[in-house]
Amino acid sequence: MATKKSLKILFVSSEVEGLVKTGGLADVAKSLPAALKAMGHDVRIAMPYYRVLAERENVEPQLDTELAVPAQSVTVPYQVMPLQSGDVPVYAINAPQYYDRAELYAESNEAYEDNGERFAFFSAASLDLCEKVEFQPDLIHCNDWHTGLVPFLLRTRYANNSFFANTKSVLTVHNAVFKGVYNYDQFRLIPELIQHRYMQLEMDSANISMLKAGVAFADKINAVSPNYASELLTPLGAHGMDFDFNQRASDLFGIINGCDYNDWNPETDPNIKQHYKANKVSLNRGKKACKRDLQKQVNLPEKDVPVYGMVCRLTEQKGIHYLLPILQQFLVHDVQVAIVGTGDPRLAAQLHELVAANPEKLAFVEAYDNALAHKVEAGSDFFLMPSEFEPCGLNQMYSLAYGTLPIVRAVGGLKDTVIDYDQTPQVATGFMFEAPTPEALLICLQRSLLLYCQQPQEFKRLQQNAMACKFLWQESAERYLEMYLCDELNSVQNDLSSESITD
Ligand SMILES: Nc1ncnc2c1ncn2[C@@H]1O[C@H](COP(=O)(O)OP(=O)(O)O[C@H]2O[C@H](CO)[C@@H](O)[C@H](O)[C@H]2O)[C@@H](O)[C@H]1O
Repeated sequence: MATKKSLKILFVSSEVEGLVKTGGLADVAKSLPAALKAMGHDVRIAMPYYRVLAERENVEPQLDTELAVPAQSVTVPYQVMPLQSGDVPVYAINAPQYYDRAELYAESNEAYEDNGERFAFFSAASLDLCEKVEFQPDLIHCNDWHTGLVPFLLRTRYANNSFFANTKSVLTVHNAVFKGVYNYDQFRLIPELIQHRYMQLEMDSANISMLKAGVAFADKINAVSPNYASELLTPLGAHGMDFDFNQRASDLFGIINGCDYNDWNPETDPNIKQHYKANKVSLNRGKKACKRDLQKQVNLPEKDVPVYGMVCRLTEQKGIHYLLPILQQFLVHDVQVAIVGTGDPRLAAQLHELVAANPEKLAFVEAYDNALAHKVEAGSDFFLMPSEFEPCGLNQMYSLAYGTLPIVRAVGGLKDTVIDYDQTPQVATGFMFEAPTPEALLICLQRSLLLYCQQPQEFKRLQQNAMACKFLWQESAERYLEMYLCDELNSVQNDLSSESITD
């Protein structure tokens, strides 16, 4: 990849906020390409053309073609549908047998059986389309296991292809707990995997991890926060992949996500009852109006009590299993808790039971509802993110922007973005606990409640500290650029120092 002013970047992601989203990956896939584009780079996104896109978008294909599998008679027809994510062009890959489904990955909490083949095809087609649409990327930026075979294919199928001779790959790890483990049967489109068994990619003799393929073959890898990058090198924090990450330690970076302040801004948010700023009068009035609105939306009594909000996928990652055992005990206090989430039906059932026992204090909305997520951020006093692990986390950043103090466990990106009140009161922005136990969470909740009830001025000061925090995508995009170019910068520096020696 030559150092030049404007890079050509293909950003490959299975979801993109504004088009289709199930979680934080989508937020990044919207904001990072936009930030890189604003810096003058030619960025394009490749993603699957899911049913929801086909139903909503009225576009004609820009390319009607097929993926040919080397040395096999297999071909898979597909189309490229031209979409946009803001200013960034999107190549949406239309292959109805893979993507014309009710959901993206799973129905009724059951993953589609052929997810390995679906995303192996997505990876292969993302590369196949480049030459056909005449986009020759300097860099292919892959995201999570769905795209893990892209770096592998670049180094195998396309190793001697002159079109990609100067193309490098980067893999961003948003969540290494999802390793994309599938049986060899699912890789009929990637015979390179079968012909030459790459032991380091295997989980066992029958199954390959697509994430391992990305980690082993990408030129550079990054985690979505510096702290998660260091956790990935440890047995405790690497979800069983510490060996793989340690093998690539010198190419592993940690880059914190940004927050999209166009979408998450209490001064302009169209989803909230009243806009507000960080000054005391505006904050008091705005928060109060937004709290009443939230209480109304989730059927809690409209009154002046501290409100604890939570918005997440219902999985153990998000620490619901620390919250459930102590929630009843916490609700003894004069507080309200509002939870919005979908996911594990067992966790949802337990939450519904607790609501039935505490209808005046606990609300649980089992839905994926973006407008309500904004109302929770604006109308709560505290935001719960007691995650077991958290690669970066976005909702704590959104909470900070809305003056809603995050209550987080000291892991991953949460540790990089929230400052605990007891540890550093002067600059604190929230509350943090260490031990992965319900008891430690309860103590942390009680600390937060004490501050709210007994030191309202101090509580306000923390809200203002929080609202002053900025996690700008522009700054994160600069870090990405440094990573994209670091080998060249090193080689330029080496050239310069050898010149000075010979001088
Ligand atoms: N029921 C619901 N209704 C409405 N909105 C909902 C919702 N449930 C979740 N969301 C939204 O989905 C996003 C979740 O983002 P996170 O970063 O917190 O988590 P996620 O685990 O999906 O992402 C992974 O990737 C991201 C991006 O790198 C990392 O920050 C993170 O740590 C990692 O686990 C937020 O925008 C949130 O508002």
